[in-house]
Amino acid sequence: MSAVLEIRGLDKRFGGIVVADAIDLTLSAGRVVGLIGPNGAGKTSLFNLVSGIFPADAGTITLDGERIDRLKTHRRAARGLSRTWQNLRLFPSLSVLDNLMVGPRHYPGEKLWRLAFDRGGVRRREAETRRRALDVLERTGLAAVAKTRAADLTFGQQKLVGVARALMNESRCLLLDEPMAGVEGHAYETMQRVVRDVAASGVAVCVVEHNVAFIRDLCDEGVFMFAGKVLARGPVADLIADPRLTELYFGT
Ligand SMILES: Nc1ncnc2c1ncn2[C@@H]1O[C@H](COP(=O)(O)OP(=O)(O)OP(=O)(O)O)[C@@H](O)[C@H]1O
Repeated sequence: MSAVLEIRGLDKRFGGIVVADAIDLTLSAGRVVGLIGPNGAGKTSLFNLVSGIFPADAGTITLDGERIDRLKTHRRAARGLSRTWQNLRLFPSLSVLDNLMVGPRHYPGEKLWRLAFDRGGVRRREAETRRRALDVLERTGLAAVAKTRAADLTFGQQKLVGVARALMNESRCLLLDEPMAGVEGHAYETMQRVVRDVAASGVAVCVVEHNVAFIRDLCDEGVFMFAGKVLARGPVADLIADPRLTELYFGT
């Protein structure tokens, strides 16, 4: 089981609020780690630190053995780090397929000189991106709605599109921020299957989620955060059964 993402001694504070306090965390290939903890514990902030939305005050982050903590967000993505967002950030009036085709890390972009002098190359890369998008839609059970506007999907399907878009990156590490928030019905099973399949392909996955049953059913391991600290790590069932952690979870 090889380490993909390694976080060491990560600190971050906003004025008096400590969002990360000496955090050490390793995510390994093929494993799904569930990050749980009460509101304000620092879970999303940890994803923001790892993906480079804001810089840490101290500590290191390595991806496949290389430091990424000083890189800009898009460079971290280019190294193989993907994430989803609590608020979906889809393009509502674009089709599902087009939502996937916008912005994967290998997408060539249409620089003016390319459009003028390398039209064959541009068309080829676009066709590759399209093939990949169709493959990802197949894997995520969204192929039937490829041409539907994102705005016309159920909320659960929109959440899946968010995950599908993150998969366009051929990531080494995938961070999922509350994939089940607001989702009901059979999207539960689909989301479980999709995340498991991603991990089985060798990706290191970390999921922040308040739906503890979802985390228990899905994850190989749980990590409990409180006030910017990792307080406990182990089987999710053990964390849920720990009265000290339950008190912290519900008592705040
Ligand atoms: N950019 C920021 N500036 C100031 N304070 C921030 C910033 N980002 C997060 N915080 C604060 O850091 C704390 C941790 O927030 P964070 O969103 O990481 O918690 P969380 O565990 O993800 O909570 P939830 O489960 O509610 O999403 C909160 O008190 C939040 O207000």
